[in-house]
Amino acid sequence: MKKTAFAAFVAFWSSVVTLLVTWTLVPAVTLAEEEPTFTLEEVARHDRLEDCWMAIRGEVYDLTDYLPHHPAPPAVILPWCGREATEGMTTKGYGRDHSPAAWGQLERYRIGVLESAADTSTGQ
Ligand code: HEM
Repeated sequence: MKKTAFAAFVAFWSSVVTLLVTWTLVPAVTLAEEEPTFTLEEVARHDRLEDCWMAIRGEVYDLTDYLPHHPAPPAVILPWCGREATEGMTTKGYGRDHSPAAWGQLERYRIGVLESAADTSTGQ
């Protein structure tokens, strides 16, 4: 009787652990597979202050909500909306990189990856 109870106990908790692991891992894998990918042509459609996307180091960002909070005037940013803007981010337009804090803020606005990022990683 004790043996049966112990086997039932082990079986029950094994099922619980299996279910928890499945619920935790499956959505993570699914999300990773479904990461949105954008082409530069798609990014280029968002080239206004009211709708501003940028591609920076192979990632795509929707910075529309951030721009009103940016310390420099909109005229500085606008030319980079809808474009590959790594140079803008690393030079601020006058040769000085943004602070690590500024780079950190970017993450909040990330919406996906640039389709051509896969090509650049192969060095082609
Ligand atoms: C890509 C085009 C961009 C250009 C040309 C640009 C340019 C500038 C300029 C001229 C300044 C003020 C002068 C200075 O602090 O040296 C500045 C400051 C700043 N920018 Fe930008 N910016 C751009 C994008 C961004 C983005 C996407 C973010 C964050 C999401 C950002 C965050 C900041 C912050 C936090 C500062 C204060 C100084 C610092 O932390 O480096 N900027 N930027």
